[in-house]
Amino acid sequence: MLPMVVIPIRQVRKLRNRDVASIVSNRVNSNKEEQYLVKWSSSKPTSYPVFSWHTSQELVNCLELLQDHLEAKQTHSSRKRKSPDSDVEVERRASPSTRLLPSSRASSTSSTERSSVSSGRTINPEIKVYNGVLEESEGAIKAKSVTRPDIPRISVANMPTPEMVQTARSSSTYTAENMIRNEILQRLRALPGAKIHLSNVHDRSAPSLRFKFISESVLQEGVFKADPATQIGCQQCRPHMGRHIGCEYTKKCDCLEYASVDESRLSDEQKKEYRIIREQGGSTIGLPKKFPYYADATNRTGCLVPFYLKSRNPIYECNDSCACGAFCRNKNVQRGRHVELEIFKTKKRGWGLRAKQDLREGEFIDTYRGEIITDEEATRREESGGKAKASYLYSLDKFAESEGLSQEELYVIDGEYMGGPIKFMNHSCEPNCRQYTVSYNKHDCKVYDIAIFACRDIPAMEELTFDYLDKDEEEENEEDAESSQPSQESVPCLCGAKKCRKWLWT
Ligand SMILES: C[S@@+](CC[C@H](N)C(=O)[O-])C[C@H]1O[C@@H](n2cnc3c(N)ncnc32)[C@H](O)[C@@H]1O
Repeated sequence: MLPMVVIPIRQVRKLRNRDVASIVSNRVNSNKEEQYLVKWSSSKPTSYPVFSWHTSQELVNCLELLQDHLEAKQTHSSRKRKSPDSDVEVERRASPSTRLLPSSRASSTSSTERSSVSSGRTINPEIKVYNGVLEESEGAIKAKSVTRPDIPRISVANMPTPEMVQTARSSSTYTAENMIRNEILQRLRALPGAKIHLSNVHDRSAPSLRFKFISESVLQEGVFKADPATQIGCQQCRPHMGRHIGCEYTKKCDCLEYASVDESRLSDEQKKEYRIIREQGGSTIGLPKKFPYYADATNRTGCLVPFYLKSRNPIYECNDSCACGAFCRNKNVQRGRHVELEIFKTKKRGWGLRAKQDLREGEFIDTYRGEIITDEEATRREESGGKAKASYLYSLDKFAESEGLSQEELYVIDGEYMGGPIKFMNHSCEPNCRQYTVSYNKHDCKVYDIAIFACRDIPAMEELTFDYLDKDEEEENEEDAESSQPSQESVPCLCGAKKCRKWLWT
């Protein structure tokens, strides 16, 4: 028997994310390795932050900070480069790294650094810039600020030096970009439902790692769903009600109580009854309803029927407490996404979304997910984020008027930091998709889903868009001409539609 040979493997030392304040520069060393200049978090406010160079592999736990650095570098160089598009630049969320610009705190400058800056020489990329002691423990690198005379002290105020900025500009960041992209791909693979692809033919950037992909919206502080006991579901329906089409037997279905009445199927007697209900209130159970989805075996099975496609009426789906069974055709959006999507970089509007397959008119694509927050919290976030923030906030106000809910009582979905692929859908003034209210509990008028459906047949790879404002004709007409004048904060609309309204918001 051969003796067992143990080959020692030197583990790549990794920096712990919590120890790193920011990444301030990059270079390629003589071994052709990408290196990044790390500013360490100081444990005491009075101590100097330690700066040291590290390979991209050592920064595998700090990919968000790496991405901040690459974005800041990109923003900086695109600001310098005048392009014909620059007057219509899409606004960018300030990356946290912009807050980590060199501090004005004075400190003594290391002699090596000082001489290289003042002489105007290009900095030697091999120079070991660190002003503290690096230690290794449990596979992680740690840094300590020390004031020993043999440790070079570098100026905090001058980091990164102009030479470093210059070197960084011409140095490859390929490995770091690949690591970031792979991390995003891994996160996309972990999502339930059909595959989500990523494509970027314009540059090497990836969507923000600070964005968390979620498969269910997250209820934040002060947000409550209606008591689950109110989600009774339909009790009179059965999985097989003669025609084997479940709750399409719409007269009996309790879930469809508040769904649109199908006036074309009302007898004269029912028309009278319905008129009274509309004037005085009352239950419409027993009256036929508009079933939302094609339920027959056509090639449109599961797609929204024209009545809903042309209206903004809410859709009421059956739920887990219903007696209609698991295969009821009135359970569609809740079953989740089945469409293969691709997040792709557009030329001028950041990331966008498209389907890898042809979509049929009325086909469900996905829901708009995010953090569900109170109106007060949404106002606070909007005020700190400006008008651009508005693109991620979706007010759950569908039932505000009918239920007499005040603005303060409403909830809002914030899709900026958490959500699904719909977060990447851009606006168009002539969209190919539309957003719909989908409720699984007719008694909950504050928490429901916003589902995106194709509003016409869409060929594979055409960008998917919806109208962020989705005003009906009446609201369009009511709009005060004054209020639609663009302000300094207005975002120009780049949808390119013939009937473009020119601004996302005014
Ligand atoms: C919900 S996000 C859509 C995804 C976004 N493109 C991204 O890269 O994350 C909304 C933001 O996208 C950009 N956007 C969407 N539609 C646009 C349009 N028609 N014209 C210009 N910018 C648009 C704006 O920056 C807007 O604030």
